[in-house]
This record gives sequence, C-alpha cells and structure tokens, in this order.
Amino acid sequence: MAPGIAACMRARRSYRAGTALTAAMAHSVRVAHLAKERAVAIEAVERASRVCTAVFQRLVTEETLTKKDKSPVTVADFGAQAVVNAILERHFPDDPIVGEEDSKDLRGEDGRALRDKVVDLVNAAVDQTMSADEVLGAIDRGQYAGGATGRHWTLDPIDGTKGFLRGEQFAVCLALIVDGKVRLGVVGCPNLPVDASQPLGDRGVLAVAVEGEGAFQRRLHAPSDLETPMRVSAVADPRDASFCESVESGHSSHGDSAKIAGLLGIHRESARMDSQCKYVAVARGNADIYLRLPVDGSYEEKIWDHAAGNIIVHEAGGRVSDVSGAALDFSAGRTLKHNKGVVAASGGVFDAAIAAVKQTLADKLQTA
Ligand SMILES: Nc1ncnc2c1ncn2[C@@H]1O[C@H](COP(=O)(O)O)[C@@H](O)[C@H]1OP(=O)(O)O
Ligand SMILES: [Mg+2]
Ligand SMILES: [Mg+2]
Ligand SMILES: [Mg+2]
Repeated sequence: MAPGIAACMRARRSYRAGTALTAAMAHSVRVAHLAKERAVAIEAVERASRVCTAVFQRLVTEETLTKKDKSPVTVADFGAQAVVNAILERHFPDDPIVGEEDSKDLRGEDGRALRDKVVDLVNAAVDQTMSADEVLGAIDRGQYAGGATGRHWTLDPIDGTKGFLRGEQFAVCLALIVDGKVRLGVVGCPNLPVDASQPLGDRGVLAVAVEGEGAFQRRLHAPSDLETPMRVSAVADPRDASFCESVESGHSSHGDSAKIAGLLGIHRESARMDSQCKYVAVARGNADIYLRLPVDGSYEEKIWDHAAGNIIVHEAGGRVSDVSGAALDFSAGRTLKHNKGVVAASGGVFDAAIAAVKQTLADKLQTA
C-alpha cells in the first residue's frame, strides 16, 4: 500500500477514535466505513490534481484540442483520468469506472504527439512505469455503462475545463456508487482558497464525504492528514441567501436565476465559478444555494458532474435535488436521464429555493 494511503487510513482511525472516546455511551470504536476506498480515492485525486497543476504551469495551445462537442479537452484531462484509473485498478481491480474521457483522440498517427505527452505525464505521476498501451487501457477503463446494481466509480478528471484553462476554478471529482447510490465522494479543488474569507490566501482544498460520516475538508497535498468538518450555512431567511452558479450561461440559465433571486428577495450578487467547486462552496457555507437551471431541454447531466458534489453537500447537512425537487438518480447509467437541472442548498433555504425554481420554470413554460 502506498505510504499516503496508509497515512490517510491511520488518520481516519484516529479521528474516529477521538469521536468515540468523547461519546459517553461508546463501548468500542467502529471500524470506519469504506476506509480503504476513502484513502485510495484521496490519493488518486491528489495525484491527478498534481498532474493538472503541472500541465497548467506549462500550458501551450497545441496541448488543447477541440472535441466534436467543442469543449476544450487537454492533455491534463487524459493524464488525470489515466492516473486515477491506474490507481483504482491497482487497489480495486474488479471495480468498473464511469469516466468522462476515452482514448480515441490519442490513438493512431494523428494522436501520436498528444499520446506521447500524456504517457510522459502519467509516468511522472505514478509509481510504476506504464507503456503507451497501458496508459490508453487505463483511460478506457472509464467506459463502463453504470447502472443500478453492484459498485462502480465515476470520475471527472477535470471538471470545469474552461475554468482550468483560465487559471480559475476546476476540480478533480471521484465518487463511488454502490447499488445506484453515491457512498463516497472526493473533490479536489487546486485553485479554491483554503479560507473563503481570504480569496488571495493559500489555495488547494480537498473535500471528502462518506455516507453517514459527515463531510470534511483538508488541504490538498497537505503535509498532515488534518481534516476539518464542513457544514452548510445556517441561514434561515432566503433574503439573506446567496447563489452560486456556472460561469457559462450555456450550462445554467443566468436569466432564470435572476428571476428566482427576485422571487426570493435575494440582492447579493451570484458567485460564478466553474466546476463542482460550487458544491464545495455550499457544503462549507460560502454560498447557500447552487442553481443549475436547464438551458437546453434535451441535455442530460452526466453522473461524473454531480456524484461527488452531491454526497459532499448531503453529508455537510444540505439537500440536493433536480429542479422538480426529486432526488438525483445515479442508477440510470452514465447520465442523470431521469432528472433535469440541479438545486443544492442548505437545509434552511432549500424548500424556498425549490418553490421559486418551480414557479419560475412554470411561468417560463406559460409564456413560451
Ligand atoms: N448544456 C449543458 N448544460 C449543462 N451542463 C453542461 C452543458 N454542456 C456541457 N455541460 C457540462 O457542464 C460541466 C461544467 O459545468 P460548470 O458550468 O458547472 O463548470 C462540464 O462537465 C460540461 O460537460 P463537458 O465536460 O462534457 O463539456
Ligand atoms: Mg468535458
Ligand atoms: Mg464535468
Ligand atoms: Mg471533465
């Protein structure tokens, strides 16, 4: 086992031991649920985050190619997916993975230049040497179809590619789904301020949650395994709430969110940022409501864009649903095909937010 993983597991046991000893009725220390999965996921997200940061530091335009859907994808997306999948394969060889990327653009003569860069990048980040075929194979372990039974991981190697390319917010997101429910989520946010009240201070946050155990944040690449609990805000009056939403109005309608703010009496400006860092912002109380309001009615949200953030907000005491108030259904394959949009909020304002979202979308339908 890698030293980082052993240290994470030790820290986990001592955290739980401390909790148990302060509980008057505790007779024994419960073995932490999914302890190995948690430690491996943290290690994988940290290594992938290092890959992303290294690429950003020497980002050159030819390392960006345009996918058919016009979203920018970089050598870092492929490298980070290969690194996470290789680490998962080493520790959990039987677990399938639903990953965003595939190796098509890296194959053949056309893909050679990019492939060489990705292979070098991956070999600098993992302990064993991997051939080009092994790197492509690791990326393509992410082709699993997902579904309602058994366990699988879901990975967004870089969520918020546009934020990454701008040097702003992006996240490496990994979650474990068992029998259609998210049980563990890790979100690495290399550019997120450690303390939101100090936006120019130290950056690099890793948020982690296991079902039933609460949500925690720790420093990304921290020398120690110190974790602090995350809690959503206690705001009870929606007029005092604040939104966070996508930078891209094509991912979430800014016009609709302005109407919802009007209904709720919100006057604070929305915080706009890319990626699942928005879920982390809600989980640690920096924002109260994350809105993702459908723009294109046919778009199906992807499970890797929401699984880790969903459990982190739940475990921090918040609530998450689609725009109709229904729970996100992670059992339907690679997409959230039974849901439209997302609302994540602290418990005190969630119901008011859903009511305002429903009213705004109903009004829009009537005037259409
Ligand atoms: N029409 C759309 N509606 C909502 N999300 C979208 C849409 N198109 C792409 N996305 C996804 O939104 C995510 C980024 O969202 P955010 O705005 O919160 O940073 C990306 O993963 C992106 O997917 P993809 O990676 O396939 O481009
Ligand atoms: Mg993408
Ligand atoms: Mg994404
Ligand atoms: Mg991505």
